Amino acid sequence: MSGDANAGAGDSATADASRADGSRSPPAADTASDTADTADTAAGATPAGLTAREAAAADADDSTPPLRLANVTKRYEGGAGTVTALSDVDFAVDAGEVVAVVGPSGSGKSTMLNLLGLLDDPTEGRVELHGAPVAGRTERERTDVRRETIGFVFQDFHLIPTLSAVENVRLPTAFLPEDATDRAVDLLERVGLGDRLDHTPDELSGGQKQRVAIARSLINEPDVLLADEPTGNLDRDTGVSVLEEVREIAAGGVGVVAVTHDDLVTDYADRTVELVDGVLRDA
Ligand SMILES: Nc1ncnc2c1ncn2[C@@H]1O[C@H](COP(=O)(O)OP(=O)(O)OP(=O)(O)O)[C@@H](O)[C@H]1O
Repeated sequence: MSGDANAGAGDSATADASRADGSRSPPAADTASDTADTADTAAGATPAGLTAREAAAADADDSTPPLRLANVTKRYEGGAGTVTALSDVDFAVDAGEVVAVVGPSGSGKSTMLNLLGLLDDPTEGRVELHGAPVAGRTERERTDVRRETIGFVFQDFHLIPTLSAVENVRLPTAFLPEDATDRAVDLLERVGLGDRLDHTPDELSGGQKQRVAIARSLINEPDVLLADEPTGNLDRDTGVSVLEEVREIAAGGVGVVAVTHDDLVTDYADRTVELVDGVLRDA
């Protein structure tokens, strides 16, 4: 998975980093929304429809999950034929819960994260944000709502090597008029890195890098954190401390979805779901 949805300026930087380092790489993001945009406009929605959706979301019952895949099927059409990567997946993450997603290679985990991250569209079914469908939003609206709603954490951290910890954390706010330096410092202090503010990634340990990445993922106060193998590059003790941080974030009301092969993550999760050949089931 890639495409740092936390970021404005960071979007392209981290997406490029993802592709360059060979980690999960999604299909082209946001390209499939055009058809849906047209359909939505035909149904009477305009760009102002976003406000209507957001109003609907605000009115939604508190129990409405922040992010849901509603009976989602995802098929890829390629030269080698059609691959059904996800088959009728119904999944929601609630505010404050940590969900681990496990499954063998090729079972659809990246595809699921890409859909949850609004980086791709389902072939059938709906992605819902606070109960409102994502389909129909323009690319710009989708980028905005992604930045405001979803934080991303990656196995390879996806930090910009030339930037300090503070600069990396505030990067997703680079396009905003206000200076987020104070918030970035607060977040770094919260994850125990108050004494590493000016360190660049190569001056940090793996666990510290992941903490910087977690701080960055929180800079826009997301409702949901999507983590792709968050402990994949960490030793066990460091993984434990990062997961304790993740649990604290969830305790603050953030829903967390972590794709993982690591039993440690499943130990820290409230529940674990398993993908097998694109079919989701409780593990
Ligand atoms: N862009 C694409 N075009 C065609 N097929 C694809 C595409 N992306 C993924 N697939 C196929 O969809 C299926 C699910 O892939 P996905 O990357 O979601 O699995 P995964 O569980 O994340 O695997 P891994 O753990 O190895 O990263 C696989 O069969 C894969 O080959």
